[in-house]
Amino acid sequence: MQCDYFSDGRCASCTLMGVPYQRQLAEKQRAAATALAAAFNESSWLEPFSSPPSGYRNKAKWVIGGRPTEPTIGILDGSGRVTDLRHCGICEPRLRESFGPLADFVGGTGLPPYNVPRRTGELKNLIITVSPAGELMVRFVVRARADVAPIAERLPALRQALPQLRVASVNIHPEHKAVLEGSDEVILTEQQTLPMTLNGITLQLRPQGFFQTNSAVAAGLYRQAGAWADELQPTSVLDMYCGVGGFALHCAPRSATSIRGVEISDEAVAGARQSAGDRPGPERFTFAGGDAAAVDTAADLVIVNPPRRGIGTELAHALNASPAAHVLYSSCNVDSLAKDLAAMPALRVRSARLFDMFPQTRHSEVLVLLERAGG
Ligand SMILES: C[S@@+](CC[C@H](N)C(=O)[O-])C[C@H]1O[C@@H](n2cnc3c(N)ncnc32)[C@H](O)[C@@H]1O
Repeated sequence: MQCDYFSDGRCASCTLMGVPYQRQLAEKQRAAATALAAAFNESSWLEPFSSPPSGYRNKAKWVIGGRPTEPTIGILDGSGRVTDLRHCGICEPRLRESFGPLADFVGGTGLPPYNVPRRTGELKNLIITVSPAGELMVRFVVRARADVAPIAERLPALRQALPQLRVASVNIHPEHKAVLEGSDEVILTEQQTLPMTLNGITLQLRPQGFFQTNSAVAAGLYRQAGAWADELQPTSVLDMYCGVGGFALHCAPRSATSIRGVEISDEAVAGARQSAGDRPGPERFTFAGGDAAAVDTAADLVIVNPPRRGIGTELAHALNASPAAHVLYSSCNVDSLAKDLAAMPALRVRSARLFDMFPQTRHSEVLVLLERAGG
């Protein structure tokens, strides 16, 4: 893949830009195998799951900058100015097509973009997600509640410019902080969720819920987990860090009479509950808000998919001592995965697979099937 933003030095986010895709994949596989060599050997690895090398991202998180009538949307440079990236080639084409109309819309609100070095202005970020069906969720991050009205008033114009718009919201984030968004969200549309259908299963994404960045690879990841669950035939499943329920809803063989999900974000829990309503035997599913570290881990099959920091020693020790016959660990950071596996000596790796969730970067997702030693 070739990228002018990268070649001109305007964006350095895709650190592997220019490296042939098959070499990227082989290097990532080698790096993951090296980082996890102490936990298991080469023979446990399945073929890596590849991605389209470009046009794969379903979500963009842009900073808004520039002048009120001529906004830029992109990333901050070293001096606090925004480099416009509206033609970014790793974004899905239907996501990319929304960037121009959205920049025009932002310009029409009359709200000044937030100036990071000076800490002045109102419009901070634009967070856009495209579903596999091509529908959009658009979130405007602003500094103050007074900024909601100028956006809400122009919703008909936004719908006209983007007929595929399904959910629009405004996130109020008064603090000057590195995190992109605040906790207060005002939904402007009647529809509050973006249906993300993968493998025929619809996951209901709400504005503040997490979703895997690459829909095609997420579908492959969930299919692999579901295939292992079908093989294992658990009677109970526990999905920790469940988000909107992607793993739980794919790992629900008929043998399972109880499928529990736990997640810290209430918005994601609400989405997961809604998604479960459409699955066979919806009464088998329960999703609860809470900290994964504080949950009873008793289940035949436990799934963990934590943020980059991993599950940590406390939960690793609990899983190591739990009655779970199998654990599925999906990780976006092989270093924290290696540390967590070392803290669970009673569980040994049966199979592992790399999923190339983030082409053109060194990042990837690794799914590991663990079984209780001697089980
Ligand atoms: C990598 S995402 C995985 C989400 C989901 N499994 C999926 O496939 O979309 C990690 C999730 O963990 C949640 N989370 C973070 N800390 C948590 C905690 N201490 N307990 C439970 N969930 C947590 C986040 O809100 C996020 O939804």
